Amino acid sequence: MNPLEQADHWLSAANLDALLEQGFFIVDEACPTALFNALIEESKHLQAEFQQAKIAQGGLNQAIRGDTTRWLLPTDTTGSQYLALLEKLGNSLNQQLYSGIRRVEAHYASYAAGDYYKLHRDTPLSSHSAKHPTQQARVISTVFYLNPVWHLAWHGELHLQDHSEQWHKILPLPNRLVVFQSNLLHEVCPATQERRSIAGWLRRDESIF
Ligand SMILES: O=C(O)CCC(=O)C(=O)O
Ligand SMILES: [Fe+2]
Repeated sequence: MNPLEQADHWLSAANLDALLEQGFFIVDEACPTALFNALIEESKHLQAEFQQAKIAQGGLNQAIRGDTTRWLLPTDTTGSQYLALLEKLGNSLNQQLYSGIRRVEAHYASYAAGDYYKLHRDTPLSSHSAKHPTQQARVISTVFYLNPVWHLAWHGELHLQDHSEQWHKILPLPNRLVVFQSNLLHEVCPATQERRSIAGWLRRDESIF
């Protein structure tokens, strides 16, 4: 399969329905193995560039989230391929739903054992969107797990509330992608092992750069 066709496979009719009805869907074996392994390698290789993550309001707050992150750049050999997949997903969503997605952003994230990210939504009003409160910048959130193995007993679940207020515990299994509406409540539970991922967002606004 051409790697970019991967994003079409992500947005099957059943997954699109789940996104609209429940607010999320999960794709296992989301990327070709070679790309999955290369993303793990790149994430580890860039470890020295990871920084303490900021909370959406802008500040550092380790009582809310403990992970470290590094934005994927178009110049990253492997990260750029993942960004292209997210763009393709955004284009497919625009074709199917007129969702108005204009750009994507994603960061490599690493949670050390014991780190967590407390209950939150990915759509706080930024100083820009506060002036345009109907325009939420982040529309769709994605998380792709970069753990080569993961055991139930290690925890580190993504705890996600769907549109019917049902809670789901989603393990960060190897090569698993979770796609959800950015306004859903969710949290990252602490794990007993290091937990690596790429968190990405499909956005409605234009780049400010
Ligand atoms: O890693 C996860 O499962 C979710 C991460 C998250 O909620 C975020 O980065 O906003
Ligand atoms: Fe989040």
